[in-house]
Amino acid sequence: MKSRIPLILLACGSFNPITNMHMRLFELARDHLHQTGRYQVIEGIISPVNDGYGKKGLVSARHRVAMAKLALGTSDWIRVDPWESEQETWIETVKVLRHHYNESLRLLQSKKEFMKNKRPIERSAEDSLSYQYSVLPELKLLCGADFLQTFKTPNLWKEEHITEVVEKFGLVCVSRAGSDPAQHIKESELLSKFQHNIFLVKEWIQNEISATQIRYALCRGLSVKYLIPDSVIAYITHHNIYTEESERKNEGDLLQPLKLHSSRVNPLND
Ligand SMILES: O=P(O)(O)OP(=O)(O)OP(=O)(O)OC[C@H]1O[C@@H](n2cnc3c(O)ncnc32)[C@H](O)[C@@H]1O
Ligand SMILES: NC(=O)c1ccc[n+]([C@@H]2O[C@H](COP(=O)(O)O)[C@@H](O)[C@H]2O)c1
Ligand SMILES: [Mg+2]
Repeated sequence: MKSRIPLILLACGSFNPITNMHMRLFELARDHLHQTGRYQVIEGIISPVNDGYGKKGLVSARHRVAMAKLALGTSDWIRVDPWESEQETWIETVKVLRHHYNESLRLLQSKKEFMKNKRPIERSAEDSLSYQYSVLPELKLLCGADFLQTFKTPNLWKEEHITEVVEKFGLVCVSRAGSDPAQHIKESELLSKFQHNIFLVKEWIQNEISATQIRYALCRGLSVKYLIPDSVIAYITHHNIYTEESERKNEGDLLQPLKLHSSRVNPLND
């Protein structure tokens, strides 16, 4: 275990609402990465997208973050991080990765400072116990196969951002009905070039849980029990979050992909 590379998994998306499958993505990815024998997954982060993303039916990030927090109450390694949702506007995914990478750098630095101030005997005991916390972890973007497919949507992603994602960080992509990530990689020169940094994870117990279908069921008063956690169902009922009205939010925003890149003043550098 000592020489394994510590790794943080970051998933970006709407999480509108968080589903059991979102959390399963992390469990599947962690098993897969551990099976490579090279990595030790130390943390999972869910980053709900900013309200400015403007997707149809996207309810307020305040609710999406609260639901994710409730759902993750049963996990001892995955957490929700509101940073992305708290920015002034929608920001590109690579900037979210950069932020979390810098955060892990900062954390490592402060741990090193802390260790420096300890007595040598304490230091050596803690060092051997927590090797994985004393080197800089890698950060990889965790997604479903449909997410990978969006790379080829015109005007949605900048090529240099895709390059940075697969070259500097890396991708862990879980299979999803209707998408063929291996084929998609084969067809893309860029993705093929960095194939060594793209991990394809197969979900053998196939299911088609989708947040959109969950919202539709909720709007029709149908049960979603066992698809999302009970705590999240209780929150949705209490706040009456998913209604026909919430589904109409951002309706008609057909140019959303183009809008993301054309009309925004982005506070962060490219
Ligand atoms: O219908 P929408 O609102 O798009 O919701 P969704 O279920 O696709 O959920 P998100 O867009 O919030 O997804 C966040 C990430 O989780 C992945 N994901 C969600 N459900 C999945 C499933 O059933 N199998 C594999 N990946 C999934 C998806 O590809 C994204 O990378
Ligand atoms: N250029 C980009 O960085 C870019 C473009 C489109 C979507 N995304 C991200 O992908 C995720 C997509 O989420 P949905 O599947 O819920 O639409 C969101 O986190 C969004 O911010 C990033
Ligand atoms: Mg989706």
